Amino acid sequence: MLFRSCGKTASTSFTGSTKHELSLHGNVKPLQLAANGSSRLAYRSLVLKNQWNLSASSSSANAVTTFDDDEVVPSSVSDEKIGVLLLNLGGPETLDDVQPFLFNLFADPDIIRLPRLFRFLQRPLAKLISTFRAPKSKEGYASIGGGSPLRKITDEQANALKIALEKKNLNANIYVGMRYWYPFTEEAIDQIKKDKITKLVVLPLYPQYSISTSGSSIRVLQDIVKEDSYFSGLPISIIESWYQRDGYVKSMADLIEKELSAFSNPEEVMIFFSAHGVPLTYVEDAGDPYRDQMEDCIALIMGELRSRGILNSYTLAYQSRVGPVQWLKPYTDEVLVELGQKGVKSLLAVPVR
Ligand SMILES: C=CC1=C(C)c2cc3[nH]c(cc4nc(cc5[nH]c(cc1n2)c(C)c5CCC(=O)O)C(CCC(=O)O)=C4C)c(C)c3C=C
Ligand SMILES: [Fe+2]
Repeated sequence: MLFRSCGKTASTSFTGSTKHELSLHGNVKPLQLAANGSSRLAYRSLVLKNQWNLSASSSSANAVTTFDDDEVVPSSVSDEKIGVLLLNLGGPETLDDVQPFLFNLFADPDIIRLPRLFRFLQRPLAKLISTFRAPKSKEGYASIGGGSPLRKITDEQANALKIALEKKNLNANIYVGMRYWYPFTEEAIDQIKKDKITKLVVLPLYPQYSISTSGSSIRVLQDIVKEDSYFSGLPISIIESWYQRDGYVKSMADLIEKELSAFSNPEEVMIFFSAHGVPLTYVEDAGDPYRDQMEDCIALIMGELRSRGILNSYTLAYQSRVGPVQWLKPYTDEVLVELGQKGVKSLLAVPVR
């Protein structure tokens, strides 16, 4: 089986192709917290209703902040100090970091979702699972050079975003906040406060929303905002998901088109979308929109490819399952075997998360 991988993230093109997303003008409403702090979905809709004078001020899970071109006010002529907080997962930088990184991950109640009554077990369980998982995890990180590249990539994205905004005459401080490793979200939050930022845009670097990724990072912010008078008075705008943005869809299609052309028989190649999974209960019991957004995302990318006359067959499968519970199906390892059995000879692997 011929195998190529389409490995670039599309975030850089996303920032470059988005028009005036950070125009800061009009009626600014500070973010307020949902009365029912325990409901993550209630919080999400409330956040969207409180964004600044948004053209997309609905409570749709897909809403993003957009402004009309003529609303752009160069930040240099206002007193505003704009901050953009990029949220990401974080990853161990060395093999010694792996177990403590895994501990942080499994201690997150949005990752290991215990019933409230059993929450006191969260940290002992995290210790146990992280110790048990660490050797397998270390093997993986050793095979990619001994650590995660995520911090470097995220810093590069932050620099690219800074430059793209400057080209639009928007001067913003960019912050990186990781959920499970350095630089932690809490460090970024401290810096934002020190810098006396007056408006904050929060951009999780996950194209699709999941309770376990963007949801978890936003919950950390929610907890801080609740307790801190500076943050509770700060206008905050959250971009929940951006897989549906034209810039993202087109840049993914560009990458796929380019990689397909490197095969000797491009039209015979199966496009294999590979996504990180979540346990099935997230979607079926907790209402995680992740699977729907992922399917929507693939449909948009394939629609763009079809409009360019690229008619290849494609499939979506989920990887990275951990533990004994059922995760989103189909599983990547099983689908690969099936495709081989069906006689598929060439595959273009496209990571979509
Ligand atoms: C056990 C639960 C996990 C859930 C739920 C989960 C969701 C989820 N994760 C990502 C993206 C990434 N995960 C990464 C590593 C990673 N994830 C888990 C577990 C869950 N993820 C573990 C145990 C690990 C560590 C590696 C391993 O042992 O397999 C990473 C890599 C980070 C890095 O080091 O660079 C990413 C990225 C998404 C998108 C997601 C839900 C949609
Ligand atoms: Fe993960």
